[in-house]
Amino acid sequence: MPKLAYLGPKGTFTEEALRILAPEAERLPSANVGAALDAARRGEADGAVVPLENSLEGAITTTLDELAWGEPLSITAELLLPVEFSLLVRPGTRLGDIKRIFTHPAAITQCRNFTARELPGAVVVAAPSTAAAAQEVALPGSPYDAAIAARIAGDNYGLAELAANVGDRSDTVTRFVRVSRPGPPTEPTGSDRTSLVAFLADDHPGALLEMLTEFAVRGVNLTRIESRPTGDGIGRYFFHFDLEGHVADARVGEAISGLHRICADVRFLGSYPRADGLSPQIKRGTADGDFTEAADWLSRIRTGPV
Ligand SMILES: O=C(O)C(=O)Cc1ccccc1
Repeated sequence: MPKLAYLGPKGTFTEEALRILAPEAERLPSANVGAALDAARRGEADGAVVPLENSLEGAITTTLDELAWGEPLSITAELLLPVEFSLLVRPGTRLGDIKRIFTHPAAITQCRNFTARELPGAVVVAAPSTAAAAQEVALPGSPYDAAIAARIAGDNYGLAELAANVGDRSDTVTRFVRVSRPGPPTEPTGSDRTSLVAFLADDHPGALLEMLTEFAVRGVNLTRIESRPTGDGIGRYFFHFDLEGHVADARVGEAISGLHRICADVRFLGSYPRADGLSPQIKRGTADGDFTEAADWLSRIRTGPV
């Protein structure tokens, strides 16, 4: 039975994602995303499940940075999970009593309309996770009056649900990934995604366009691009790419080796089945057979007629 670390404690959305991704796994709650990934890196767990992005506010930047800089880990699976936020309080608390709300930053941004409309005077403070916030609010004498978390977190920690569905949009989806220590990529399924991080060799006009060209000319469609600061000063960035296809596909392999030639460094984060089950559209001349045929043709003209 694999043991998987996750952003805990019990009752986070990440735990819900883990239960779906690996129902049989033993669950190891961690205090934050970095700790969950470190547990996987150190071998205390066989892998980890962490949130990566959501459809309303975009990336969970801690996860992006951890995957880019820490000891390498590979993404082996993804899950898209609709999340529903509840306003949770100690039994007896009324809306008018709420001065301080505690929740995860991703929930702060996704519940902004509700808090501004219903609790305009309240301060919203960032918690390590939604369930950590619920756990804290449940403590007698907690400085916080309410948590925004999953209803199940309220059940776990003995809080009452004062309002349900407090998210600004009801159709928000969060993308979670399962990671493990690097190994061979998962088998291609025909509906795969590849993730990688690229560091520029030097800053010059068109540097980003040159990277994108490697994908464009091979018919590789990107599904996400994110720039993150390198930390070396204003204007210094590296890039996260998610793309359609598997590293075993010729067009993906060629594109990322092209990137490797022009970048200071490329970190391959994995090829894994897409949660939405979509397959890439193969543009004319970019199927595996087209690459093989072109390579054969080239070797024939290099050898000359025999
Ligand atoms: O804090 C949690 O419960 C998480 O799993 C992170 C998160 C927070 C808000 C929306 C989706 C995931």
